[in-house]
Amino acid sequence: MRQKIVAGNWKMNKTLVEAQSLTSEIANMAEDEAPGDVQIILAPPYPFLYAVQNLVPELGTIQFAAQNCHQEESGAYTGEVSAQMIKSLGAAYVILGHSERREQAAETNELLAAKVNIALDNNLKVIFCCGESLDIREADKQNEFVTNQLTESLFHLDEEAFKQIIIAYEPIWAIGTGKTASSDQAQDMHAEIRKHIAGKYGETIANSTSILYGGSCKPSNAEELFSQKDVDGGLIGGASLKSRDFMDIIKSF
Ligand SMILES: O=C(CO)COP(=O)(O)O
Repeated sequence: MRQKIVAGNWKMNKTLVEAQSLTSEIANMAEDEAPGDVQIILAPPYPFLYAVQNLVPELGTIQFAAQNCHQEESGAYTGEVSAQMIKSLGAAYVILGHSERREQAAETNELLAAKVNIALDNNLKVIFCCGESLDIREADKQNEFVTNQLTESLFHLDEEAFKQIIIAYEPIWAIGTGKTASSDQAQDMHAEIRKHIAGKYGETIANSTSILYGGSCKPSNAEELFSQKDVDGGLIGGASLKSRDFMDIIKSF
């Protein structure tokens, strides 16, 4: 019923040649091995987006995402990349609100609401990241923290616009640390997120929204995470940089 998705966020890794090799390997493996009902998304760094897409025989099973976009349409923003540019390269998705950008580039919920708007205006689907720090989890405030991130950045959208959103729950304490959320912790938060979406947009939209888990997801734990009722796939960092690991995660459904 819901789209299953496994997305690879390459972050700031790889050279052009390495990015091309990784893409070709994934495309070749996907042809033979990937389950037909899983949408694979690759999010290479901006400079490689165009080149690597040409290595995928037919965009479909594999689609591409940018890792960020600027909140303005165009203008004097040296070094920035617009949603329109990303769309013009052929990408279908953009990741917004990753915790690394929230922390390192001081992205607020309000700024992210503007980025979501410009992305949707340019017909990009949004993979919207949310997730709490260890402090917040230890204070048992994770549910209100995460649902507030969604309310402040997404809940101004009308129903049609919201249907273009994919949620990625990435607890900050699990990203790149080797500490995965337990499947129960992931399921509990995903159910909470779905309930929060249902409260705003109704059960039908909530039940058709894909909610991905991210944070030290790897071949050894993907199957258990993906078997949870409200976990519809993963947003993978480190393990998406190796074609075999990434494909094994895709095959974990
Ligand atoms: O941040 C992530 C994906 O966006 C997760 O990263 P890791 O899989 O390396 O923990």
